[in-house]
Amino acid sequence: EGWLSLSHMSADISLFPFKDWMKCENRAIDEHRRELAELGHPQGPYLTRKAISRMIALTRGVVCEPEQIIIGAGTQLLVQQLMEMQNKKSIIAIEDPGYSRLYRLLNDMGFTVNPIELDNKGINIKKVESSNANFLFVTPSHQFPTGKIIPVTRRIELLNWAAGAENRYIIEDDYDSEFKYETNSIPSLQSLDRNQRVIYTGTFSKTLLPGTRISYMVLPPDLLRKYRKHYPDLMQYSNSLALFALHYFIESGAYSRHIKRMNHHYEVKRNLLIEQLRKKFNDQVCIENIPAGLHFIAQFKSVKTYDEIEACAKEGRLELYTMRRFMLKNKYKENGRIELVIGFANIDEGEIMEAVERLYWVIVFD
Ligand SMILES: Cc1ncc(COP(=O)(O)O)c(CN[C@H](CF)CCC(=O)O)c1O
Repeated sequence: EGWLSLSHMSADISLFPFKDWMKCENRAIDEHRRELAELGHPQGPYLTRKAISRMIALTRGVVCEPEQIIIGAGTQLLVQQLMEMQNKKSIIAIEDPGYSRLYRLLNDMGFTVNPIELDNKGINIKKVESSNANFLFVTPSHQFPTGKIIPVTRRIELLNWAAGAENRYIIEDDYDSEFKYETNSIPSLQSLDRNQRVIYTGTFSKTLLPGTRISYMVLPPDLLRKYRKHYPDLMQYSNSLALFALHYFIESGAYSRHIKRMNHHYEVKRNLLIEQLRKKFNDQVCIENIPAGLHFIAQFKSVKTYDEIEACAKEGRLELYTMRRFMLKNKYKENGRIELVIGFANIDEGEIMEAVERLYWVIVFD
């Protein structure tokens, strides 16, 4: 039969309110004809930046003016613009396991990038200090990929680190923070920052359509001045019709209704998948139940190597990613256990049983 997917890399668009979105696009065409004929503001339309700044103030406690928001066609592009204007001798600390695409991007830009291991509270602050880094990339609300939620105590330590010397910044990647089951989100790191050292980034890749490519970055005032000086003729690469439509989509309340609906939809699939995995694997599986995001980590007892698991998954037509994808420097030994990143956005409720059956075959049989 066909492939099944436990990939963490997609969003479930089966419930996306396309009619509402089309209405917003039509409104954008009616009310912003002149702007659509021009290149527009390099940071993105003011109205859209205002809608985003009001939304993240409400949902994440982020304190900013629309002027501080830079809209971009993807988090990578925004990070590239931010780091392009930094001293090449800057030293970067990044979570390990962590966002390997970002690790590669920063390395390719020529920076010294130090992968920093995690402890039970998230990134190890002692190792950050000893790494002599001046840029720290973290995913505090739902560490990518382990899912750890960095407690307030550790957040304070990170902010104290940033305030501890000149030209230190924390890039807070608040990816998939919209999806929290049972608990509410802890406010952002940026909301606790009193020294303008936190650069906040967010994305609509998981909450709209991944293909829309709309992400944003909130710069502290001094970096905003530097950004405007460094990029006098930068252009906005995101599609301005989509950006105007997004403004109406947020302002009309359609966006927050969609997030609520998706939280419930994802929670149902997540709970069913965890229940089926525990039933099928019993004490062969260990799932740290962090009620957030669009994937979770499951640890399986297995004599197989990551190579064998990945090969068996392909053979079993099961799209699946292992923790090896995110190990930057700390290459974990399998030692009889392997960790999988189990996504539930790309699997229908009715396919979950079959996916667990295939996974059992991948992990247990050789
Ligand atoms: C940690 C993290 N911060 C941001 C994004 C959003 O990036 P963008 O859509 O460009 O705004 C992702 C998205 N990650 C991708 C899809 F899940 C790929 C994962 C993989 O490479 O394993 C991410 O993991």
